Amino acid sequence: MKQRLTIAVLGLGTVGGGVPALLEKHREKISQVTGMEVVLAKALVKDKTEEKPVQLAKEFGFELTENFEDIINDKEIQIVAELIGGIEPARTFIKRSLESGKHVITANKDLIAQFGPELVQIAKQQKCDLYYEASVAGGIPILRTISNSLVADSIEKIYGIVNGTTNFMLTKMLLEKCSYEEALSEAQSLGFAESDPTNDVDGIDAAYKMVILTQFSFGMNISVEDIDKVGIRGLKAEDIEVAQQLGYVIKLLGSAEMTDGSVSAEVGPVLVPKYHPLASVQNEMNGVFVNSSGVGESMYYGPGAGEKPTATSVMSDLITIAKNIRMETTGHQFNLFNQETKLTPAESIFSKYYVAVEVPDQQGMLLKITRLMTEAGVSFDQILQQQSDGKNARVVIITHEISKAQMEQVKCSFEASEEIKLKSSYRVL
Ligand SMILES: NC(=O)C1=CN([C@@H]2O[C@H](COP(=O)(O)OP(=O)(O)OC[C@H]3O[C@@H](n4cnc5c(N)ncnc54)[C@H](OP(=O)(O)O)[C@@H]3O)[C@@H](O)[C@H]2O)C=CC1
Ligand SMILES: N[C@@H](CC=O)C(=O)O
Ligand code: NA
Repeated sequence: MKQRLTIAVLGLGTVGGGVPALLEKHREKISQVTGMEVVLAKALVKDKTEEKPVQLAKEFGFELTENFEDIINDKEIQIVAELIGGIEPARTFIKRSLESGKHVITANKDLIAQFGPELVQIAKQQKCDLYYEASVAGGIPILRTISNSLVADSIEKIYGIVNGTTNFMLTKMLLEKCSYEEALSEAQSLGFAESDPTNDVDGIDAAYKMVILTQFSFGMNISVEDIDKVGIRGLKAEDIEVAQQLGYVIKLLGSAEMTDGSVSAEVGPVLVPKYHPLASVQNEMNGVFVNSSGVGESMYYGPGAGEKPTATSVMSDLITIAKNIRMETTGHQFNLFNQETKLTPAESIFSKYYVAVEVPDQQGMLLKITRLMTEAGVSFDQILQQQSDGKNARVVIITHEISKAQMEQVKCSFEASEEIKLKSSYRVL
């Protein structure tokens, strides 16, 4: 008879609700691979009379509880999968699970990005496993790839589409001409968005993921405050259109880059050339692009959100822990790469930029724009006077590669100018 491995799930929402069916469907394969019979014994829910939990519990034969103590006090439960989301009570539940010697799986990027080191420390002390593959890029096994396959490589830059909701929205808005509200509401009903979608649309969810990717790629612990983040709320239809005319697609990208031993990370709308593989990543799909000295360029593509893909990632953590339990090798951190954290100054972060300004439709305005940009040492790659309503003209510029500090100087001088109004500025890939 095979050893029994008993688990519990906290939360039966989009992700948690997908776990019981996967466990059932792949029972035989999981048993062969892990040498164990994995059994879901209990699920913590807010209301155990609700239709979804009742139906799942009946179909897959597990117990429902509204009391976390029922899980923590159950000595048979060896693994707890936290799929509630947010900081509290998820943080307390994970801490208490680890402190009582239970291994933990979570999909919670908010928590790992902000309290990861604290939780990892407790897991280490307790010789417990703590895995969180689903926290970054949903169904793409990106964390496992970096922490296993790319160890003997040196990542220089990691960037891409790491939020499914906003990519879904941008796709719907561009291709189906949906409104922002319609696109968001559809992403919510499909289970892609966070329970409060502010984090999705304001780039905060992507920033959490970049904190985690920075830990895995560069061994550095940056905080979410170190990341400049801009979401898609302020994105204007005219920017999307003019970007198209210039040969670009606007995508919400997260990026982290190593420059001379220090790291910089950003989240924001970026003009991606139409020929770049990231430009064709549509809907809730994610794409993570890695530049590294060994492999060179590689891209990891797949669904970034949704029940089945994300629950499959949770299951991959479960299989890893089951194998570790059998081999008695639990207690090793998911990411063991660690080096001193240094942040790159704005003077050393380089990019091309898209800048859109509005000026009175008068002679000499282009000259004024040019003068202010030249003062900051900025030269143009492309310039386009896009439209005029008789009174005002819209001028769009793509700069040559400049530093973030130079871009800040240009923004300040435009702000100080009475005639030039800065409308948008985005990085160009
Ligand atoms: N959805 C996705 O595609 C992805 C999600 N994630 C992450 O996975 C986690 C779960 O997300 P998701 O499934 O979408 O979220 P949902 O909101 O769909 O699910 C969370 C569930 O937890 C329940 N819950 C809340 N508080 C408690 C509590 N105190 N005790 C028991 N249950 C509770 C909620 O109940 P109620 O609804 O009644 O509040 C809900 O059923 C989050 O960390 C999210 O960031 C990661 C990758 C992709
Ligand atoms: N809300 C998130 C879910 C996955 O992390 C997203 O849309 O990417
Ligand atoms: Na993942």
